[in-house]
Amino acid sequence: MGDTNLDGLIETLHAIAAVKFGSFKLKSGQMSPIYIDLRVIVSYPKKMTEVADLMWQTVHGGESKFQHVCGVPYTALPIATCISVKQNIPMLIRRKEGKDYGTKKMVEGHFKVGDKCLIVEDIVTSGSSVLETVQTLNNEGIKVDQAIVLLDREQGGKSSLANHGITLHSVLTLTQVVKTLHRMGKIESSLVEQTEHFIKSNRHDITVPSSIKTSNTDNKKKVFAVCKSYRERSESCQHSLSKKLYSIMETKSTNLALSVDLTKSNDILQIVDTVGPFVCIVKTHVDIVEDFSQSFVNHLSDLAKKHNFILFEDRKFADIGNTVNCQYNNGIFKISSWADIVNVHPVPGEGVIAGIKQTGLSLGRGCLLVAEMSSKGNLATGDYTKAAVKMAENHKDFVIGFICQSRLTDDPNFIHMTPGVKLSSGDDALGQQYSTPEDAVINKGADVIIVGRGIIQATDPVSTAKQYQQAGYNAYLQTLK
Ligand SMILES: O=c1ccn([C@@H]2O[C@H](COP(=O)(O)O)[C@@H](O)[C@H]2O)c(=O)[nH]1
Repeated sequence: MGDTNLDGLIETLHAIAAVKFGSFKLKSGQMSPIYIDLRVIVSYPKKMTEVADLMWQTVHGGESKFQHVCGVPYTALPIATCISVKQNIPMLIRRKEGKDYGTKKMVEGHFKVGDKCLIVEDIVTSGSSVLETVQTLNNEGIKVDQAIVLLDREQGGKSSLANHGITLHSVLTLTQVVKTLHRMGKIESSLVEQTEHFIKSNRHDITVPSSIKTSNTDNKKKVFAVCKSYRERSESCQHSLSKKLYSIMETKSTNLALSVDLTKSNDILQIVDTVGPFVCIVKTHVDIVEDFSQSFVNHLSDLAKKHNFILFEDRKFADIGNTVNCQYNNGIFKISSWADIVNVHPVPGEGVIAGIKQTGLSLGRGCLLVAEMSSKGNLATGDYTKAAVKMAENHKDFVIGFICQSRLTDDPNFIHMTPGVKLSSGDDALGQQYSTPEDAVINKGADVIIVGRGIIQATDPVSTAKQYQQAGYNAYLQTLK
């Protein structure tokens, strides 16, 4: 027997087509036999207040526990409003995008630093939307340790939120919904089985993004670490260049990429020759080299062979396909002729990949998407980052990974390379933000750490490079424990 209140609620959700059965493509791209669309609830104000009351009872609210409630935009906003009005708890509104005029606030409403807020959400799958809201509130000094959701899809959101110190309360679970509807004779038992199978095979515990770092995160936890050896990673990826990179990383015991951002070719060649033994990648910005010549790239390629590393030109192509194809092949740099890897901004759309791929694929080159950036206030976040992952998935034959600040996917075909790394965290004067090698590898899930000035501006670049190599590699070893 079920709880009559909840049975009634499930029956209503089914009757108003908030619960649908069929074959549905989810935001994640997965096909689901069940789809829950709680947006329709705004058309049933009485039901909406009942839902809000049930959610409040489930979290055992109590006035003193929370100074605020905040709905995850957008579907949960009316439900949060009902809770706020009925329980007389001030509401906060989290903006998805900052305004470019007026106050530029990300959180609307009056609050004090240290206030506690309850997050209200309609459905939780991986927990990432809740975490995005928590992060915005945390940035303003507001504390969050509890969230209430009407329906938990049981795909890992609860445990992922727990990893961030957030207790998820749910009124309903997906299993409960299908079992109740079956008990009521509204659906066949095969649908219950299909749903249960879907839940088991589509858990998101590890893939929770991302740049999301809440104030409750224990930085020592291996939340985003990959936990697979380079040998295993090499075996499970497809692209020959990725296999080669992992094999170099294993043989040379290094996950360090040197960003050799110097402007004289001799200085570059000299530092690369001395630091080469400790790195798996050398990353260039050839357009800053004042005396660029074909002989310079020939020497660089010789050093890549001598020290067994991969050459990555950090060109960040960002134009239409035809133009980037010309930029890749022509001009004085002729990048396609010597760079194993280049990167592109996803902003122009998939044509930017196609333009590079047209030449690069047959040469065995690879491409990285700049899915996230290390610089303060950058716009490569949220839906943009998710779209970048989708683009990469559509070009697995050529895209070998991401420039990013967090683990974006579990797909072994994608290598995560993280710039903005120094032995001690902090910022530079122009918006660069640094994390430590440990933080990048263990917490952010980086496969490769990219270090520039930390090494090239050190008084002893060689011994400093060794330090980064050891720090990065030890962090990797810790993820295997
Ligand atoms: O988000 C990004 C993307 C690229 N970079 C590049 O990495 C190096 C970092 O240099 P540091 O001296 O270690 O700051 C540099 O070439 C950037 O263009 C990045 O920093 N952030």
